[in-house]
Order: sequence, then C-alpha cells, then structure tokens
Amino acid sequence: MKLDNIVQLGSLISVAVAQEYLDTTTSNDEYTNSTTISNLTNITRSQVNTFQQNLDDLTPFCKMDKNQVLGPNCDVTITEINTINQNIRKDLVGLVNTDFFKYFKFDPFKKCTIWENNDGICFSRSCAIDMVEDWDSLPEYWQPEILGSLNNNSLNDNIPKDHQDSSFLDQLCDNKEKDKYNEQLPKVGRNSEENSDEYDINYYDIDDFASEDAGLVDLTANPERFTGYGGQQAGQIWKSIYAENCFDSSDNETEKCLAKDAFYRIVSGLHASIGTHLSNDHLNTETGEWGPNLDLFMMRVGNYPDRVSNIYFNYAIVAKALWKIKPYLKELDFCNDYDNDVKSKILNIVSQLDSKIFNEDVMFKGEVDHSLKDDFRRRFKNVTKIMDCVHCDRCKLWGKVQTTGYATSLKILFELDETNKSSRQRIVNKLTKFELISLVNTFNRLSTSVEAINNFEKMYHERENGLNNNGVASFFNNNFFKLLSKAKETICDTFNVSTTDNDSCNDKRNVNDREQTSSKVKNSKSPKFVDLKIPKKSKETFQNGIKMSNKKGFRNTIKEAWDMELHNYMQAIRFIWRSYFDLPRNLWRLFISRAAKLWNSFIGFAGYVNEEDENPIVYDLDFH
Ligand SMILES: Cc1cc2nc3c(=O)[nH]c(=O)nc-3n(C[C@H](O)[C@H](O)[C@H](O)COP(=O)(O)OP(=O)(O)OC[C@H]3O[C@@H](n4cnc5c(N)ncnc54)[C@H](O)[C@@H]3O)c2cc1C
Repeated sequence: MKLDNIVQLGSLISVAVAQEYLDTTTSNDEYTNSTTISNLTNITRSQVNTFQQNLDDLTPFCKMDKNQVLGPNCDVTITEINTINQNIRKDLVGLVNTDFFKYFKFDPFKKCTIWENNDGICFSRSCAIDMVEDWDSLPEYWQPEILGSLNNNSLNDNIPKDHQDSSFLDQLCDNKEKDKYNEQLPKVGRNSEENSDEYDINYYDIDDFASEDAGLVDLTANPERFTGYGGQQAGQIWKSIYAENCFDSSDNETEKCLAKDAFYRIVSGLHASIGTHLSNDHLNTETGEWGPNLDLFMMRVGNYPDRVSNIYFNYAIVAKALWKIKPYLKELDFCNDYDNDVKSKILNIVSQLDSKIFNEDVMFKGEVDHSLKDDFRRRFKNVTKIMDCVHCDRCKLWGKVQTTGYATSLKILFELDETNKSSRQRIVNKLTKFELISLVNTFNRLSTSVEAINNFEKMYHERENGLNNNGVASFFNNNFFKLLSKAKETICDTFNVSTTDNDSCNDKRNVNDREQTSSKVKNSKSPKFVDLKIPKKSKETFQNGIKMSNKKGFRNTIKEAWDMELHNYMQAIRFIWRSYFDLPRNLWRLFISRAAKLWNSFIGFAGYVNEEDENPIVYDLDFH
C-alpha cells in the first residue's frame, strides 16, 4: 500500500473517529464540531458534510421500522410484503421455470444510441450468455415457424407494428385466439387515437423485440448473479439512468414531486435489487462456490435502508400491475397440456395480491398532468434504451428483462382505465407475450430480492449473536471494526462517482430521502455504542466488487497495514545501509578483477579468475 493511501486512510479514519466523538458528545454546536474535524484532516466543510451524511446513512437495514407504510401511494408495509412473498414464492419460482416463462427474446448486438464510441466488451465468462441454438428442443410455440408466422405482416395487416409479435389472447400455439382478436378490431385500422403513430403508450422501446438479430435466451440457464462487471462503464450507465430523473417544470408541483419520487424509487430499487442479487449469488474465489456474501450486501444495499425500501416499493408496483390484469389472466389459454399448471400458478399468485398495495390514481390525475405523464413515459423509455450500452451481456440481458418488466407495469398502471372498454382493448388485449414474460420475471427478481433480504437479516443476527457471546473481546473488536467500516465506506464514496450527488437536476427526492434517513437515524440514536451490534467485518475486502486476497490485497485493519508499511520501510533502510557498508569491498573486488584480467591478457593467459566462484552479494528484498 502506498504511503499517501495510508495517510488518506488515516485522515478518513480520523473523520470516523471524530464522528464517533461527535456522536457521543453532548454539545449541539454543529459548526464547532465540524471545524474541529476540518482542522484534523485539512478537508473542506462540504466534504465534512458529505462524510457526515455517509456516516449517517450507515444504519443497517435491520433497524428499519417494518410496520410503516412504504410511501404516500403504497398502503402496505414491509412486514405485509414479506408475508405475501412467502405465500407466493413457491408458485412464482415454479412459474419462471416453465417453458413459457423461461425464454426471452433478446438482441445482444443492439446499437447503443445514447452515446457514441460505446466500444468495449466484458471478457469475463460470467458476463457471457448462451443463446438458444438447439431449436428442436423447444416446445411447439417457440419454434421459428410459429414465431415467424406471428411476425408475418400478411397475416397481421390489422395488427399494429408493436403488437404483431403476439397479443395477450393469442398466446401460444394456434391462431384461434388471434382470429378472435382480429374480429374485435375495426376492419380499417384502429380509432384515430390508437391509429396515430404519435400516440405511443409504451414505456419501453418496442424495436427490442422486432430486431432481426434478436434470438431466444433461456433465462434459467443464464441466471442473474455476480459477473465482476463494474468500474467506470457501469458507473456511467447508472449515472445516465439517474440523470433521466430531471422533469420539466410543471404547473402542478405536488404531482411533479410524486412522479419524480416514483421515478427515483424505481431506478434506485432496480439498482438495489441488482446489488442484492449479485451479493446473494456471489462467487467465492477461494472455494470456487457461489453463495450469499453478507459483507458485500451490507456495503451495497444493507447499510442504506432507503435502498431496501425502494426494492419493496418496486415490488408493490409490479404486484399492483399483476393485480390489475387479474380478470384477464383468467382468459389465458395455454393450449399445451404440458403447461396446464402454468395458469393455476399465475392465478394462485394474483389471488394473494391486494389492490391497496399501490395507488396509481394519485399520480397523473386529469389533463393537467398529461404532459408530465408523457415526460415520465419518454424518460423511462430512455432507461430501457440505456441498457443497450451495457458492456456485460449477462447484465444487459437482465437489465432489459427488468426494465421491460417495469415498463409493462407502468403501462398497465398508468394507461389502463378499467372502466373504459377501448382502453382495455388497447392495453390488455394487446400485451405481447414478451411483456408478460418480462413482467413475471421482474416480479420474481423482486421476490428473490425480498427473500434474500430476509436471509441476510438472519445471517446478520447470527453473526451479531456469535459476537455478543464473546464478551469483552467482541466489545473492542466490534467498535474497532465499526470505525474501520465507516472509514472504508467514506473512502469508497470519495473515489466512486456518486450518481445521486452528481445529478445535475439537484434531485429533491434524494435530499428528502436523505433527510428522512438521517432523521430516522437520529431518532433511533439512544444509548452510546448502540452500533456495537454491527457485526464484525470479515477480513475479506472488495474493490469494485472483486474480493482481494488477504495476502496481497487491501488490508482490512490499520494494524496490518501499519505492520506491512513498517516492514517495507525497514527493508528499504536495511538495503541502503548495507549498500553503503559494502561499497569499499565491492570497489576492491572490482579493482582486483579488472587488474587480474589485464594481467592475464598481458601474459597471454585467459580465464584465470572466475568471477562466478566468488560469493555473490545477495540483496534479498521482501517488499509486500
Ligand atoms: C444495467 C446494469 C446491470 C448490472 N447487472 C449486474 C449483474 O447482473 N451482476 C453484476 O455482478 N454486476 C452487475 N452490474 C454492475 C453493478 O450494478 C455495479 O455497477 C458494479 O458492481 C459496481 O458497483 P459499485 O459499488 O462501483 O457502485 P455502483 O453499483 O456502480 O453504483 C454507483 C453509485 O451509485 C450509488 N448507488 C448505488 N446503489 C444505489 C441505489 N440503490 N440507489 C441510489 N444510489 C445508489 C452509489 O453512490 C454508488 O457509488 C450491472 C450494472 C448495470 C448498469
């Protein structure tokens, strides 16, 4: 480790120590305290505030109030969602493993239209995907001729371009439902509103499924998990996604705030859900096994209760969309005996859902908000397009599945007016099978996240209990590791591009979020050392999500770092000192060797002195 890194680490630890001091002091003079920190570390007041904010954020998710409703438009609590999830989990897992729901149409080569020069590729095997090549193994309704026939324009003159692939009621093998659907349509196009190309009700890019290069991918054979993708490119993608949350000024500030708030929570929930999956299905490079990694989860998600809450928020959104199409799901006709239980699984799942889980009616009310809704739709569509710029194919695939799933949910929630027949025809009857597949798979991703969060909570408490049984030692250990983890987190945030902080639109949502989080933290702050319950960090550590080995990597303790630096320093001093000491002897040997050579050549006798016979001086350097 370089000396200046140590110095920086030391400074940041000082901040953490100073923060600990602030936590325990009774003084309310915030300015004086911050100035003290500034003097300690020569950093600016704004940096202090950022550090302070980061430290405030580090409330483990276990301390969240799980019986509070999720937000103004969600009349449901975390505890209630946990119960729903337990009830539907088995059916949902079964559903996404059926032949109908496990295939997704995907074009890994789709051009990134967001920015130029998006060359780059992730060479890791974990980033790769296996497209379906053995078509014979697929069920009848996935055969190319069936898929092709659904795209055949001559058969589907009445069906608009975005829905030629399939409609909700012509799901699988034959055309009988499609005929029914065609009969429902007026002979010449749709009504003027529907017929207009400008009126696009989709929240994703419909070209995704129209591309000739798109192929089928078996999602179960390409699970979403840790791939090692990260760094600047992934950071740029997230930054662009959050930057979409810049809404134009609207007459109706309250509605705008709700829309902006929802947009932020959706993308942050997606981000946190991905972070949960990659921590839950993480590769242990020492054992070669995949499994949950609590430390990584805490670093990415668990230490930020608002991120956990946003996963639950997204769960509520997708669940409500499924609830809203419940009457139509009953009409699904899976023609293959093989898939008979698919329908019963879907119906079991939706029967557990409740309309109060999310109230979409409070957003985009009336004509005033029409343009706000258009803006929202356009921005979310951009998010789905940004996925084309992701360099890791596996991440891109799951990014597409999930953003399409959210887009489908938003279309159902905000465009479907159940009281209006034409709206029903326009939205529900024309849902494509890929929209349905992405909707169900996204719901399963969120359900997996919720299950993982509960498992991580158990692991957290098990670790905590293990430490508490160790008495005094754990007291000191724990407190020491707590300071270290705070300092480490501060370092990460200093070096990382903070998407939320850099958001050019000065996102009020984030400020509110943070204020809420800090106030929660402050309210929950009671006895000293309440954070003693933070589990001991393992000595493993991560850089860009990659575990560093204990020998060569970043050391997780100050003592080890200090010992290593001291060792290297002593080695360097010893080397310099020894080379001064050996100089006269080396000069003498050089002189003798050259003189012998000259004398031998003078008397015509070569090779008298063999320099290699001499004991060489070995400088054995042992730097770490
Ligand atoms: C579309 C997409 C899909 C991906 N899929 C995978 C995958 O399947 N497997 C895999 O291993 N990696 C995946 N990644 C990479 C992964 O999301 C991270 O980008 C990567 O692990 C590097 O993480 P990081 O700690 O540097 O911060 P990042 O996760 O890149 O985050 C950047 C910054 O955003 C802020 N932030 C982080 N989380 C949130 C949140 N929930 N809400 C608000 N702000 C937040 C933080 O300030 C953070 O520093 C994917 C990335 C993208 C863009």
